This record gives sequence, C-alpha cells and structure tokens, in this order.
Amino acid sequence: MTPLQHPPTLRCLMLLEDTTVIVTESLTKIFPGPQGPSEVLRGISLNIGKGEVFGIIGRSGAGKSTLVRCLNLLERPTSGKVWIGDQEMTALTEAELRRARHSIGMIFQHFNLLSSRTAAENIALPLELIGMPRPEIQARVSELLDLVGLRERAGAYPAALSGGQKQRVGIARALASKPSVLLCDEATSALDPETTKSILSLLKDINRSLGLTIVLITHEMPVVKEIADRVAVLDRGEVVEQGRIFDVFTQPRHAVSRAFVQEVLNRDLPEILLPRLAPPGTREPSTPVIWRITFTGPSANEPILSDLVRHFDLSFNILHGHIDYIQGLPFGTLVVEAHGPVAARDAALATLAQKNLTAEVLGHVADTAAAAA
Ligand SMILES: Nc1ncnc2c1ncn2[C@@H]1O[C@H](COP(=O)(O)OP(=O)(O)OP(=O)(O)O)[C@@H](O)[C@H]1O
Repeated sequence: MTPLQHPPTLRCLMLLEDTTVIVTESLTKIFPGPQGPSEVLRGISLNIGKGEVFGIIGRSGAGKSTLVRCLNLLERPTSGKVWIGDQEMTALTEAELRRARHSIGMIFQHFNLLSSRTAAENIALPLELIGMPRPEIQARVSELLDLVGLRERAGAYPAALSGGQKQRVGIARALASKPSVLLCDEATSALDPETTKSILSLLKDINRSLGLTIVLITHEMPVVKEIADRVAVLDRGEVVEQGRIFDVFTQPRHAVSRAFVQEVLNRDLPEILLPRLAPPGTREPSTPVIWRITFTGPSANEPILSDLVRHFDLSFNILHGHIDYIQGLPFGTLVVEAHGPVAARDAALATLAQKNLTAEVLGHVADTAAAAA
C-alpha cells in the first residue's frame, strides 16, 4: 500500500519510516491570465523514493518548472498537497517554509550565481545566511569544492568560469546545507553534450555517495536515460505516464512518451530503406515480409534469428538494427526481411511472441527489392 492510500495522519508517520521522500497529492496550479485562468498543473500525484533519481520530462509549456517550484513552495499550489520527508510543505507558514527549504537544494538552467562573488563565496552564501560560524563555513566550502572538482577555481568569478564549472558551483551551493533532496530545473539545458555528460555523472556520483534524492526536470530524453531510475512524462499539466526508465523506454504507452523515446532510440526504418517497403495491399501474401523485432533484457543475448532459420527453414536479410543499454540492460531492434512460406513465417512469429519478443510486421517487400534480394 502506498502512502497515498492512507489517511493523512497516518501518512506522515509512514513517510518517516517509509522509503518515500517526496509525495504530491492531486496538485493543481491555476494562473490568472488576460484570457482567463489557465490550469497549468492538473492533479499531479507522485511518490518519489529516498535516494532515487526521478526524471520529470515534458515539452516546453508542459508545466515542469511550475511543478518543481510547487515542490519547494516557491510557487504555492492552487490545491493539493506536497510532503517532503515528514513535513507537509503545503501546511507550513512562510517562516517554517524558509527553514524547511534548507533540506531542499535547487539548481537552475542559468546557474543563478552572484557575479560579484567568487566560486567559493557563492558556495558560502547559504551558510552565511543561516549564520554558520566562519571557520565552519570555510571547512564546508573546502569540502564542497573538492566534491565538485573545483578546488583550483575557488577564487574565480563566474565570468571567468565555463558553463560546466558554473553549474558545479551551483551544485556545491545547493549542497551546502546538506539537503536530503536536490531539485534540478533544466540543469544541463545550457550545456554542450560533453559537459552535460560530466554534470550528469557528477550528479549520479553525488546521488550514490550521499544517498541524495534527485528530481530532474528536463525536456531532453537523453538526460533522463543517462541517470534517472524512474520517469514521469508531463503533458499539458498532467502526468500521462510514469514508471521505471527501462519500462518506459522499451514499452512507452502514451504518444508523448513514444515521441520522446523515438528521439533517443530511432526505431524507424531509415529513409534509404523505405523503397523496400511495398505500399499496403499491393503484394501477394506469399511475398517476403519486413519485420521489426524488439529485443529487451535477456532476450537480447539469445541467438533468435539463427533459431528461426533452423526451426522454420526461413531465411532473413538484415536491413537495419541497433542495440542500446538502458540502466545496464540491453535493448535493441532489428529490421529484417523474412523469406519463406506464410505458414512458417506465422509459426515463427508465434514463437517470438511466446518468448515475449515484440515482432511487428511492417509490410511486404516491394517488387523491385524482392527481385534484387
Ligand atoms: N507566473 C505565471 N503566471 C502566468 N502563467 C504562468 C506563470 N508561470 C508559468 N506560466 C505558464 O504556465 C505554463 C507552464 O509553464 P512552465 O514554465 O511551468 O512550463 P515548462 O514545462 O517548464 O516549460 P519550459 O520548458 O518552456 O520552461 C506556460 O504556459 C506558462 O506561460
């Protein structure tokens, strides 16, 4: 039973001993506007586990930034509730919220560093604000500079730092007060792919070494694929799909999720091969067909095609294929022409289905391609 299925009084007690660290319940946000009120969040309910990297992905305008700002109450939800740890954020006064935010770090797309302060001074800022004694601040800043690999740049001003270095300062500053949760709002969107990788790898290291829960807001599926454990897909203020990264990547159920997955794992037939596919209804059923076989997990390591050749006397022409790794598990697709009698092909498809492999019939081989094969 999840915390959401319990009455509110029990829920807080459960959160203390449970592995859930962030809960949102039916969160809505309505902004007033010149054309009338606009409902930007429409009943968001999420459970985010302790130590998890949780991705929230959506197109521009889906409501991602509003959602993340509702988590730390920088934006007050119109209705619904937010718990972080054992605190119901939505029930706190402004003064209580300021204290509660010490356990929530946040990093931003444009880093939000103070240009008049050095890297070390930026990192020290939240500690100064809580009145930490100077020697303690110095020790903590030194520790954080080591953590993010910036010891050599401690005295540099933001203008002299690269984008990746600025984000490292942002991460160190966010971690200064030892939060249990780190919210990342498009933290790598302003960075090039190489720097993005290094920042994501730093975040993953921090997640593992400190057990920090990370919520990652992004419009980039490669970011989610790289480090998230689970993902929620946000579309027009609603969570349209959520689940383990491997499941969402290998079996996306919603059209928006499918489009995001397609960006990373291009499963379509390359354009150059499209002429090999006959228009529907133009070929005899007995002509060779084109299949797309999807391999997931252990099935990716099995000699599937050679088994089909041996058992059903079929022959295959491999047109296209790739294999990827999601959280260390293989996932691949292979597009093949299958040549052989219809009955044998059908039996082979049934065998693939029994092995829980997805085989889609894309169509028949076009006339010219069949002749050439
Ligand atoms: N303070 C506000 N007042 C009125 N409307 C707002 C406000 N903040 C956000 N919105 C609107 O809410 C919608 C969602 O915005 P939000 O920034 O949360 O989306 P997003 O998914 O983060 O998009 P992006 O990736 O482009 O930043 C947008 O239509 C935006 O114009």
